[in-house]
Amino acid sequence: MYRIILASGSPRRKEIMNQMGIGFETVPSYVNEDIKESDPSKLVEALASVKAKEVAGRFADERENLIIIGADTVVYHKGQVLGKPKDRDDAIRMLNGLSGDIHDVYTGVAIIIRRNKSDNADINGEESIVFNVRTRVSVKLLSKEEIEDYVDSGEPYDKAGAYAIQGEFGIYIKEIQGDYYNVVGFPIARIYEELLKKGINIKKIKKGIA
Ligand SMILES: Cc1cn([C@H]2C[C@H](O)[C@@H](COP(=O)(O)OP(=O)(O)OP(=O)(O)O)O2)c(=O)[nH]c1=O
Repeated sequence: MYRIILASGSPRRKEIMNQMGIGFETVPSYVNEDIKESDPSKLVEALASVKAKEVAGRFADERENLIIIGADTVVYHKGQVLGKPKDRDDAIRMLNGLSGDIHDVYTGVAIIIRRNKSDNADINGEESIVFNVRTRVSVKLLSKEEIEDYVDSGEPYDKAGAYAIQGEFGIYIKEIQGDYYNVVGFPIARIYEELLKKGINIKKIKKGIA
């Protein structure tokens, strides 16, 4: 019997969980995403971990078994980590860089599994799983007009790398290698697999509590 807490305010992550028919609750984390780390895989794992831990702390007195999931996504191109654009110019700069080239999207995931004593005295305690998934994305060569029109759609602002593959930017994607959902910010197939290895089938968790 587990209750899943998605430690995220991202509408995309919520949508992916819903789409897969998994029952969960969302509790957005309010952590400062300012970690100095140039390796994108380490960065997203560190950020996902602080998000999951911060939310887990708010459930310290909870008596039910919990699965708390945090995630973080960045775009990595030519040695540069791209987060969310600060403003219009920043979005244009990011998209100019990604135009006509291949980049990587990294999503880090941190899952805290908290088993309650009352459920099974032998396995109570806390366990965590942390990993990252990379998807390679190829973007077509974009004209100045295509970039400016796209930025003016407003879509880039809350997205790592200033684009949404699931949105209007989809028309400019030539190819991807890897998990599509990882680009959208939530590598659900790997999350499912990792929890299965721990004996938990999240597909069976339907309405918050299974
Ligand atoms: C590359 C790409 C990113 N994104 C989004 C996914 C993430 O929501 C966002 C990266 O920001 P994140 O900091 O990973 O997440 P967030 O701030 O939106 O939510 P939270 O920290 O509460 O979980 O970029 C897309 O939606 N589509 C894309 O194609």
